[in-house]
Amino acid sequence: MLNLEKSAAAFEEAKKLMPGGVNSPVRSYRSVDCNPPFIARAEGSHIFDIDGNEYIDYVGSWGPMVVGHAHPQVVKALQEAAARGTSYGAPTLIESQLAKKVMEVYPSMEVIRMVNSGTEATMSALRLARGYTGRNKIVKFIGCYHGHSDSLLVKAGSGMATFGVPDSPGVTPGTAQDTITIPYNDFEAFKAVFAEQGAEIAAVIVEPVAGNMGLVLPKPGYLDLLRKVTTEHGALLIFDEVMCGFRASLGGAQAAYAVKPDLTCLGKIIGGGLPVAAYGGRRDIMEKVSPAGPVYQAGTLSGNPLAMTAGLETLKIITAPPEPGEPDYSRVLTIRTKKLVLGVAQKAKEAGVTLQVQQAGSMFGFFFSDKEVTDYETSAAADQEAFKVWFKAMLEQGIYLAPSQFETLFMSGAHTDEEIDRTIEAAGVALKKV
Ligand SMILES: Cc1ncc(COP(=O)(O)O)c(CN[C@@H](CN)CCC(=O)O)c1O
Repeated sequence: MLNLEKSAAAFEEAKKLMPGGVNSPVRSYRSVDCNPPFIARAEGSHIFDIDGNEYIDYVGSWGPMVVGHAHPQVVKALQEAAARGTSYGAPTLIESQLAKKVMEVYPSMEVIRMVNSGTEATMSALRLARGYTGRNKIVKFIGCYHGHSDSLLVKAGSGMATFGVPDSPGVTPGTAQDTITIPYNDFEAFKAVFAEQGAEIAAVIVEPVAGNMGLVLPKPGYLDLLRKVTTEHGALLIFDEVMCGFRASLGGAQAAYAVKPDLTCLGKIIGGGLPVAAYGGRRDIMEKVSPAGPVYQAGTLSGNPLAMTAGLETLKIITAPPEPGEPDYSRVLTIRTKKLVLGVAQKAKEAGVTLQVQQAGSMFGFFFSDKEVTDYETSAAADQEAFKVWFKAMLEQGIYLAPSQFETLFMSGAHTDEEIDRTIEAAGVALKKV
């Protein structure tokens, strides 16, 4: 039994200070009926709680920590940057350096604006799409999560799916009426919406590899359909790659599936663990953004030099050319992830447990379901009680997973083969309890 006494006491204190004791709902462990470990520090692929427990971490702060925690190169650059001051509210060279680095990997982002969170990135991209097209309606997919801006808190995934509140109080009917929601991977529903309302639709926003209803991949041809139909109707296609960016492949889902969106939203990894996100895309669209154009968007700490530093150092690491004949960083992560998911699938077979494993590059997930999971409905039908048993049994063995089946897990460059083997063995023990 894990000793979580100090965390339990800290959680009681925190609940007096912050809603549910946390600053983001999914961290509360409410859906798995146990107290969350309070974290003291993290290093590489390991995270340590205030009771002295050590875990192999596959949450990675929900995606950003692709090179592992406290990477020496990132830490050193941050220490030097902090000594030069933490924020100026003025243009800096490093903003252009990070922009160029991102564009090397995302050539569809001809112009880019840095912001502080994925929510800001998607909210701003939608405002821009509406300003550019002069239209009001947007299409999002049930179970996709794009942050907590009002237009997008409609049938959303992640914590909203976890807590069964797909629509949030406080979002006005006037706002919600402009958000059309349809099932992910449903070709006919998508074509029908555009046949009926295409002239009114400013944009379609999609997680091209969906990570907030658990990990759900686009069906073959699906992203091509979104691209074709939006182009035909003059609507913009926005890829929310906040999570799958740099993970579905180094160039994200748009590279993996060779579909070019009009706008892309990035986050998580481009901040390397500090608050950075971005939106960008076609120059003719982005030049509508203030002060170049009339669509207003701003931010006191946007392009913050420390956050830019963490992002730039992280991207330098994952884009560094490999040794001759060696796979690149992204490929190594994909190979390690494949080893992990295949090992867990084998353990499930031995335990006689029906388990679906999903992988997209260095992101992965599991469903306790005998149906193929292709959308929110089939994801929600998976056995959540089995998930709880699995989650707790893995945590007991020092394997730190996301406390919800509506989340995705992440490999980092710091995870070793030995740790992956240990994780597979722990899965074997946990699956026997399901
Ligand atoms: C595809 C996608 N788009 C946008 C967002 C929102 O990003 P943030 O505002 O949390 O930086 C997210 C945020 N992801 C969640 C995890 N599913 C963040 C964790 C949390 O909410 O605490 C996302 O996955």
